[in-house]
Amino acid sequence: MPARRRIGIMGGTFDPIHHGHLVSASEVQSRFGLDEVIFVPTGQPWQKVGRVVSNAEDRYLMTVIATASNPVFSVSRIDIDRGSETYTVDTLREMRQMYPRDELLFITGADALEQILTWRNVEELFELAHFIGVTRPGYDLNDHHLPHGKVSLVEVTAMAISSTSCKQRVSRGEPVWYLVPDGVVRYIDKRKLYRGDS
Ligand SMILES: Nc1ncnc2c1ncn2[C@@H]1O[C@H](COP(=O)(O)OP(=O)(O)OP(=O)(O)O)[C@@H](O)[C@H]1O
Ligand SMILES: O=C(O)c1ccc[n+]([C@@H]2O[C@H](COP(=O)([O-])O)[C@@H](O)[C@H]2O)c1
Repeated sequence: MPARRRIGIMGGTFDPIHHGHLVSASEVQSRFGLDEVIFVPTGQPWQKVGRVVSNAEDRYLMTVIATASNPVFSVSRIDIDRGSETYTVDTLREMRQMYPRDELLFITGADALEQILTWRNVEELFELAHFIGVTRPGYDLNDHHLPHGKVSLVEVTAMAISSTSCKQRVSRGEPVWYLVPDGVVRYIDKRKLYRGDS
């Protein structure tokens, strides 16, 4: 029987994916000895309603480009292909079916962890996966509000980067080199993304 694997899941809107996401995933992968980290771009992120979110295929392709060179990173389309609002409980139920014997660890930044009690079916989330909260500049990382033993907190190298700031820079004609992977800079340019954003 194959050994039980440890799989990290990094969910995000990735509009665009940036080095804050990649460094967090890489450091958690190393710290927890993960066999694989699966990036899962959201379909329709319901908590970002009212904000312009780029086409799912562009976000998916940027995530593929950004992760392609790392042999333990992969990208899943499950949230995009579900074709409805994205809830992590659905993501984790599907992952549990795909990997029935493996350990699942869901990686979130401090800002997302702060909001987790507002997520759909929050109690079930902690039954489906262990959660890893990572530090993020500007946010306080703590688990006071969360069930004991279900969450681990990890300090990662501080990367004061957000997708919002990347989009704003592109819209102002400023560079995003070294904030996002080179291939993502090229993709944003090729597809003329974010140019009209205010
Ligand atoms: N710089 C960062 N450091 C650590 N974690 C991060 C960082 N940026 C994003 N994350 C985490 O990555 C996940 C996906 O984030 P998301 O795709 O929404 O990017 P974002 O930069 O937060 O976007 P936005 O600016 O639109 O809010 C979330 O769990 C978020 O907390
Ligand atoms: O399940 C929910 O209700 C829920 C609400 C907000 C965010 N999430 C998940 O949190 C991850 C980061 O979300 P975001 O919006 O910061 O990109 C992503 O995987 C989302 O699907 C999940």
